[in-house]
Order: sequence, then structure tokens, then C-alpha cells
Amino acid sequence: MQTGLLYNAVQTSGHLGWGTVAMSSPCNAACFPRVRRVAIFGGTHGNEMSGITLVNMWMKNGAEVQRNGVLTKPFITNPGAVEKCTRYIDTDLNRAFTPENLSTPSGDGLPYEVQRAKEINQLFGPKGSPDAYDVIFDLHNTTSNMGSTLILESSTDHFNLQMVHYIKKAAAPESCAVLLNEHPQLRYATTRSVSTHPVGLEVGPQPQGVLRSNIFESMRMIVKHALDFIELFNSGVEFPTCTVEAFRVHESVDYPRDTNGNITAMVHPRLQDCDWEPLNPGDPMFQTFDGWSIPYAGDGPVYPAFINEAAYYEKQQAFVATRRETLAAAAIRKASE
Ligand SMILES: CC(=O)N[C@@H](CC(=O)O)C(=O)O
Ligand SMILES: [Zn+2]
Repeated sequence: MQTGLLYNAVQTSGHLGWGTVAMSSPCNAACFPRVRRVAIFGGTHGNEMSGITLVNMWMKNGAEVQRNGVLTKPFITNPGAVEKCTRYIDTDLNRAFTPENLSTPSGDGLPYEVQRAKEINQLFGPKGSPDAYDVIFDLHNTTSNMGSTLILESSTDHFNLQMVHYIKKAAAPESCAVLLNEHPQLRYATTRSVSTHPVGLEVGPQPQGVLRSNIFESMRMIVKHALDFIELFNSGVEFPTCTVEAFRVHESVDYPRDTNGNITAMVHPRLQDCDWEPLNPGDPMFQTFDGWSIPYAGDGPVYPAFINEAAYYEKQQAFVATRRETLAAAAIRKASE
């Protein structure tokens, strides 16, 4: 019989408590291997300054991100773009981790980010293989008013669901939203996707090329909680079943545009900065340059995110409409070694 620790997730005192239970069977929880290697990526977009600054800081002195029995690797993923303080050089690195790109032979003439994606896949993957890093946190900033947001790519990765549940509780009373992108058309091949458990961390509002201390500190705190979770998990703590409130990517909404592709309206002042607040049919969404309101006409409510994100003008996206959902996380613990 195995003995494990039960992580007490239902205390109301605001402090995390502990209890000990005897495990009745080897695996009445979903078992995952011990977390051995974690990477923290910054500079996937070269003008998102919080992640770049934190990762540079941790590369000089990693004490803050080290945890017992875990290799934590801070890494700048797009140094060329960081150098120029631009989102990317040739193409968006955070869309480049497609099977086609990763399997294409290296050589001159490849776009800078495609070459880089192949290198990152060699160092931290290969994507989908047992040799891949266990967890990658990819640090991003947004110009929209989203606060701290964890981005997941799967509703059935119970390790990640338990981790974001832990982070949300640890971050309280600061809120931390969970954005789930499993949309068959709107999902994209992210840098973090080379790992077994990919986690995006998006914190805003912060202008491109600007470092704001409050955003920097929020991001730093979320990473700390995430690493604390991994250390607890590795120590044998069992995390009981729980639920996670998430916002599922539902639809991409573009600005109204003329036939030349130029925008003809702005985000409405009643929508601007209202990320994660319900948008109902009939609510004002855009405002034309001469002051007319354009209402939301979908069937609602939806919960907008990335409202007026600077980087998304080129992607024809004024905001992403999400739907609220409660995800169920199975109990997890470390597999016996
Ligand atoms: C503003 C921004 O860059 N957002 C990220 C979101 C993500 O990491 O999934 C992106 O579009 O790649
Ligand atoms: Zn980004």
C-alpha cells in the first residue's frame, strides 16, 4: 500500500492546508511522471517586455525559479526580434510550430522564425515525443486589459487543469483568468506546444516595448505559484478532483473594414477595457469615426478577450469572443518511480 499526501483544496481560511491520507490503491488518481524539466520562455514576441526582462533576470540569477529536483531553464526564444524590439522578424514565431515547419530541412533561405522554431524544437522537444520538456511557461504581454491570464490548449490535460486551479487559488484575491483555445480553426501552433504540458501566461495591459512594474510583478508572482505547484506535485502531494472556470475561444471578431481593408470603426468606448465582462446581443461593440454605434449581433452572452490588442490588427481581430465553461479536473498525483 502506498502512502501519499492529500493537498487540501477546500480550506476557506485563505491558507493552503495539509492532511495525510493512505492511498487505497496504486492509482485512484490520474498518475503523471515526476516533473524533471521546466522551461520559462520570454521574448517569443520581441516587444513584450515583462517576459523578456524576467527571463533575462533569471538567466543571470535563477535562485528564484529553482525548485528541488527540477531543472528550470529560462530562455529567450526570439533573440532577433528582442534585439529589434519588434513582434517578429519574418513571421510570427508563435504560429510557426507546425508539423510542416518542424519537418522541413534546415538551410539558408528559411524565414528566421522557422529556423528558430526548428532549433527550439530540438532543444525543448521534439514536439509530441517522450524526450520533450515536461512543462513550458511562455510569457506574453497584451495591450488589452485582460489582467493575468493562463492560456491552455487542452481541456483534458489534467496536470495543467490542476496547476491552473492551484495558481488561481494562490493568486487570490488577484484574479487570474483561464483562456482555453481548442478551436479547430482558431488554434495555432505555439512555441510552448513543443512541451508535454504547454502553458501560456498573458498579462496586460502593457504597451508594446514598455515595461510596467505592476505587470512585471503580476507575471513574476504567477510563475512563482506555478513552480510551487510543480514542487508540491513532485513531493507526492495528491490533488483531489476540482473544477476550473475557463473561457473557451469561440469566435474571432474583426473590425469593420472598407474594401481596401482599412478599418472603418473603433472598439466602442463601452467595450474598450472590458475584457472578460459579458457582451450581450445589442450591446455596443464598435463606434464609427462619425459616432455611430455598431451593436453585437451574435447570440450571447460572450466574454470578450484581447480587446483592441495591438498585435491583432494584422490578424484581422478586434477581440476574441469566448464562452464561459466549467472544466472538470481529475485527481492527480505523481506516478510511483
Ligand atoms: C498578444 C499575443 O501575442 N498573444 C499571444 C497569445 C498566445 O500566446 O497564445 C499570441 O497571439 O501569440
Ligand atoms: Zn505575445
